[in-house]
Amino acid sequence: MTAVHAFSSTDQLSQALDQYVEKLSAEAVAKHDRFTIAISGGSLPKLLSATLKHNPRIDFTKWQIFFVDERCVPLDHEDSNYLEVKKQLLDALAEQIQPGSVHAINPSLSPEDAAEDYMDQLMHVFAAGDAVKFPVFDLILLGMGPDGHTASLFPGHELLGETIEWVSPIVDSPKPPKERITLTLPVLNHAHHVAFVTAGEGKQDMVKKIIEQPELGLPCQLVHPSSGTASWFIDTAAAGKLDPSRLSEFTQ
Ligand SMILES: O=C1O[C@H](COP(=O)(O)O)[C@@H](O)[C@H](O)[C@H]1O
Repeated sequence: MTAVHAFSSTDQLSQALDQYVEKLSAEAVAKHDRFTIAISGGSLPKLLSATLKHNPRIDFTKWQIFFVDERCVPLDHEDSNYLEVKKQLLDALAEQIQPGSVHAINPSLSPEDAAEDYMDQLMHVFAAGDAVKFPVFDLILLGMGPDGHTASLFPGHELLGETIEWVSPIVDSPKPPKERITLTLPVLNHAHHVAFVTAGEGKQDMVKKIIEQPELGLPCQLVHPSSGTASWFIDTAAAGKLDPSRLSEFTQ
């Protein structure tokens, strides 16, 4: 069951997201002494960080941070998802985030090699020498493009059929830049918790389609963690065309 939470402003959305992340982080740290999170780029880092970066109750020293997808550009390029997350969140937490716990791509590699290298980084944190089929993130934060894409998984693209790899290269992204890497659907669907975060009137048609017409098979609709939860954090502008009966109150 997917919970859809709508907030009357992006400030309120950010506050609720902060409470949600704080709770999941505390639960994960109590359970296995770390919190593994994968963060998307685009508009999400700003919505995520607004309140979170000021939250003194979160033990960021326990965080292992990955990127849901990344554009194959230098890490200081304006298109870099890493750069956006760094500017919005990591810089403010520089004294708490531990060295080696932010896992960026190697931008000097081809998309194929960068995907393989990123898989190695994931193996190092999640597999620790054991054979694990897929990494199980405590939380994956996803965006939603106006075409229904999430991560770098685009409508009708062959990557939607991936069943084995953890990380895939993409060299023909319909949204620039063309060369990227992305976590695959099986990884998204093995997470303990997945949350979509999106805001603004420009997203309302697609939010309605995704929530009300699951049969369309758009990338966001293919994310349903097999033994985890899926939630949406949206503002009332993005929820503008949604049947109100689809909304549920946010409680912690
Ligand atoms: O290209 C990307 O787009 C999606 C959606 O971005 P948004 O700006 O519409 O929120 C994003 O989630 C993804 O990480 C990014 O690479």
